[in-house]
Amino acid sequence: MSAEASSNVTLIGMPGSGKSTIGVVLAKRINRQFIDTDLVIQTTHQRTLQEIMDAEGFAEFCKLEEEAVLSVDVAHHVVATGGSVVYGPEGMEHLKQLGKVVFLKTGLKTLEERLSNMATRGIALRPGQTLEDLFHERNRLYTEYADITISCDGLNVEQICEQIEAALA
Ligand SMILES: Nc1ncnc2c1ncn2[C@@H]1O[C@H](COP(=O)(O)OP(=O)(O)OP(=O)(O)O)[C@@H](O)[C@H]1O
Ligand SMILES: O=C(O)C1=C[C@@H](O)[C@@H](O)[C@H](O)C1
Ligand SMILES: [Mg+2]
Repeated sequence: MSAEASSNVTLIGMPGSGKSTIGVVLAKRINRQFIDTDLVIQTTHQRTLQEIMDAEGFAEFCKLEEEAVLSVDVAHHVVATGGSVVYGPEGMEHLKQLGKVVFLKTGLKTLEERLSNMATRGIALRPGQTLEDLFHERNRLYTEYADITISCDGLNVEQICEQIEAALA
């Protein structure tokens, strides 16, 4: 990995774990640009994530997400991803080539409190899958891909940024 490429920091984690919120604050704190792959998907397809999910379904959404991730070619960025990004192995390999991958590990209770809008948030749930099922399935994948894991429960945005910065130093 070149020094240039390794300057990126990619945030992964469950929906509602704070990737977008923390990403933009972290970028400002460590003087990087910020990119959110959810917004790359939306602007590329000129539809909201929920519209894509409703019209195309889970498998196609994951394919479009992986394509969007593979199109990201940046240096000196903080990259916030969608929670489902870990279903795309090639996309994840690409992100790992681009820099450090940080898992924002958040407990189920915290996520349940934050995700009041499950039905409209465009979460990639298979039919019949609950948030708890998703939590267990995804946590294995996030852990597998993470270079750094931050336990976020009970911490505010600034404290999480401090922990990420310390782990990157
Ligand atoms: N450390 C925190 N403490 C309290 N609230 C937080 C924290 N981090 C994020 N939040 C809140 O949780 C909600 C979800 O955050 P955010 O949208 O950044 O999650 P996300 O990981 O980007 O989710 P998605 O995968 O759906 O894009 C927001 O309302 C945000 O303000
Ligand atoms: O965790 C998920 O399943 C998702 C989270 C969002 O950020 C989007 O990437 C998309 O709506 C799927
Ligand atoms: Mg987000």
